[in-house]
Amino acid sequence: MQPDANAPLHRLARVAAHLNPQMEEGAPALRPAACRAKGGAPGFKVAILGAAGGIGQPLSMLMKMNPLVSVLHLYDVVNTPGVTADVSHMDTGAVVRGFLGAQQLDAALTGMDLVIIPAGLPRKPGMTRDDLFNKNAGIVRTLCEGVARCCPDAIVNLISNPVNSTVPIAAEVFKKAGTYNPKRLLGVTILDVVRANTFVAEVLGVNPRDVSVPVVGGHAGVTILPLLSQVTPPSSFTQEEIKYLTNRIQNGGTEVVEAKAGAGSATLSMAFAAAKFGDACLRAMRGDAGIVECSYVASEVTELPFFATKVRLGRAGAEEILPLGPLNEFERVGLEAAKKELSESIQKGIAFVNK
Ligand SMILES: NC(=O)C1=CN([C@@H]2O[C@H](COP(=O)(O)OP(=O)(O)OC[C@H]3O[C@@H](n4cnc5c(N)ncnc54)[C@H](O)[C@@H]3O)[C@@H](O)[C@H]2O)C=CC1
Ligand SMILES: O=C([O-])CC(=O)C(=O)O
Repeated sequence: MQPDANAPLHRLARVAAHLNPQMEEGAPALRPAACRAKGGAPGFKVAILGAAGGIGQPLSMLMKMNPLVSVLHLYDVVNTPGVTADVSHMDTGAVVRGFLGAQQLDAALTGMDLVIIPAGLPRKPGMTRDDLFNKNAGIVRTLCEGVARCCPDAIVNLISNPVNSTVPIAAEVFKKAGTYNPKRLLGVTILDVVRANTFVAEVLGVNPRDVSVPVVGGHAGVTILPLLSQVTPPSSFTQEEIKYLTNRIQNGGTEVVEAKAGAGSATLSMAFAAAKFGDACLRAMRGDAGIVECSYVASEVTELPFFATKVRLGRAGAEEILPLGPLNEFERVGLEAAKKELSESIQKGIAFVNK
């Protein structure tokens, strides 16, 4: 006789199996995916690597709220059981599963459509993003090797700093594994856009939701180049305003690092920005048209192999890299300074994987 699928004890066993994947062994019929009303909803499978961190925790919450997410895998080397239990109680559709430590990385990544990576050390006052290279380069390499092994077709949103170097690192890892598709590797620079929209709106006295500022180049100091001549709605600024806004946007990260005084860097605004970017990727993957965001990607817009500009997102990732558009003299000077620093950061990333 078949077991009664509606028997209360059987249902509880299935819920327990969902909470504790160890139970799956020897009890294949009780897999989490078989849970009633769990995992069956249409949507995308998303993994967050570094999910227990300052960015990872609020980002996990925001992705659990996203109706396009059906399965959410939370991976970290510490504390994922607690974060997973906590986030999993939110009454939204996504099934949440936690994965702890290197031996569970492959399980965390298998079958994922989108992998968001905020793993790695944050800055303390007095540090540059490049000072994080020695620790974070290895972390990003290991995680991207996992992506190449377990979900080579996933779109990757890379947050870990220094982004100007970690994206080239990821590209080299994927090239070595034979899985590299430049459209699927997106460096997350949207926080610069989020800040630029906020600071420009303050100066203009309008709602930041109504402002859009393209920010190009990269994600560190002078490589962050806001194009104030291309703000929408079209707006004019005095020379003094341009200098103030450019400086504030370029140093937005440092402003937070100093205000946090040793307790880390931007986490909440970054989680907000990453959730916005992740949602844009998911909508594009669903087939929505006309989705354009700034991102640091493989690019032919300049002579550098990577550069952040507006990109049109589609089912395959960054389907079109949009041109810089007309720059004024101030922006042309800024572009040269950005390219000089970016070139060194890119070379450093490539050399790290090939040494
Ligand atoms: N792209 C951007 O705009 C921004 C990037 N960041 C960068 O994001 C990164 C994370 O920042 P926070 O969350 O504030 O740091 P955090 O230290 O609070 O969290 C980092 C998390 O990564 C985890 N982790 C370390 N090694 C790992 C590994 N091998 N595998 C998986 N997880 C690992 C840690 O256990 C920790 O939970 C930093 O590198 C930071 O500079 C921060 C803000 C903005
Ligand atoms: O400034 C940092 O170190 C973190 C970061 O990238 C940002 O907030 O833009």
